[in-house]
Amino acid sequence: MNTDLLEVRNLTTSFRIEDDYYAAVDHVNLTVKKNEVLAIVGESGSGKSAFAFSLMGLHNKAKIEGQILYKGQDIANISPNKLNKLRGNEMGMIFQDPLSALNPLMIIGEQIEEILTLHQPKLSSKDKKVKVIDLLNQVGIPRPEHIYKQYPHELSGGMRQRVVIAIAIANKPELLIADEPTTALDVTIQLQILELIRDLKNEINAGIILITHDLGVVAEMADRVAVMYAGEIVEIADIYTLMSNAKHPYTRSLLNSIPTITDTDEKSKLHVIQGIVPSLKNLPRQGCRFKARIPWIDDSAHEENPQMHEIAPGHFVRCTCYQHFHFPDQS
Ligand SMILES: Nc1ncnc2c1ncn2[C@@H]1O[C@H](COP(=O)(O)OP(=O)(O)OP(=O)(O)O)[C@@H](O)[C@H]1O
Repeated sequence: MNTDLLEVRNLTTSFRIEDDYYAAVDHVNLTVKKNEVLAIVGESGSGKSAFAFSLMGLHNKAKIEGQILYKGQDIANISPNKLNKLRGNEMGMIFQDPLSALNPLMIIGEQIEEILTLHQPKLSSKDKKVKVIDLLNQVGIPRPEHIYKQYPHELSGGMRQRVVIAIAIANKPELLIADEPTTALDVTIQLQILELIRDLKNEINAGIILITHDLGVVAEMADRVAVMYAGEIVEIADIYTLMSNAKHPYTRSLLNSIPTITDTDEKSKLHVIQGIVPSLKNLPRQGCRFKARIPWIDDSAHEENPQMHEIAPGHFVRCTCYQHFHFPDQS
């Protein structure tokens, strides 16, 4: 049985800057299975949100190339009407910025009811309200009857984020894309929300794409991890392999930049990744994109045209530089 829920083939998302298009997502290939959490990690500016928005067809002006096969159907090339039906129904998304996802002119209760109506048009008003209150309870909103009648601007950032999560899970989507779902929330609520996402996976075999900076959340939630740098996937592996045997210099740098209780000596400070992700216009499009950030590694270690290498079943690494990588203090 084919359990692939989503198969992304050569997805390239380019933005127009001045007179040209620049790819923020560059030939990305990924699959998400049913009953799987695929985490996408990478620093700010690596292209994670641009990727998520592309999957949901939410870019207005970007140029999208490649295929996005959802249950075998290419949703990169279907009518906006059909895509609209899938969104909020079979596909849900939790956005980083809750205000942009909510309608400022509608009370919270109506916004959630609207999404329920998409999936269950025959639900009575009374049942709808009961379901909305139940959803608000599930995402940890106190006094849900009161919040039901409020407008987004009357809520705190954390509350708004919980409403966005309630909307995203209202119809029990088979594919959920969660872009930094818990960043704005305190730890207790964060755990509650992650638990809800896990329930969705376990109860209805949903496939989840979890985008996050937080490697703690990744370790807790992910089945597989894709590491993104400068628009490209540089490593993919199951969570155990990634945490115990990461290969790409970028992945190793990310993991090494997490402070641990035992990191008290001077040496550990050297593991912080140097530099930042280059801006789209300044991104090197030739050769290994991470090369400039590991200048102590000899040029000859890099491939001219870096490819993804399957170094063990399901473990892919881009560029041969991983074979020669060491941290500067461990030559
Ligand atoms: N609409 C746009 N027009 C032009 N450039 C854009 C647009 N949206 C994103 N970019 C650029 O694309 C690159 C990837 O951005 P993106 O927001 O996807 O990164 P990210 O990994 O999600 O970062 P963050 O975690 O901060 O959200 C960045 O260089 C960003 O400036």
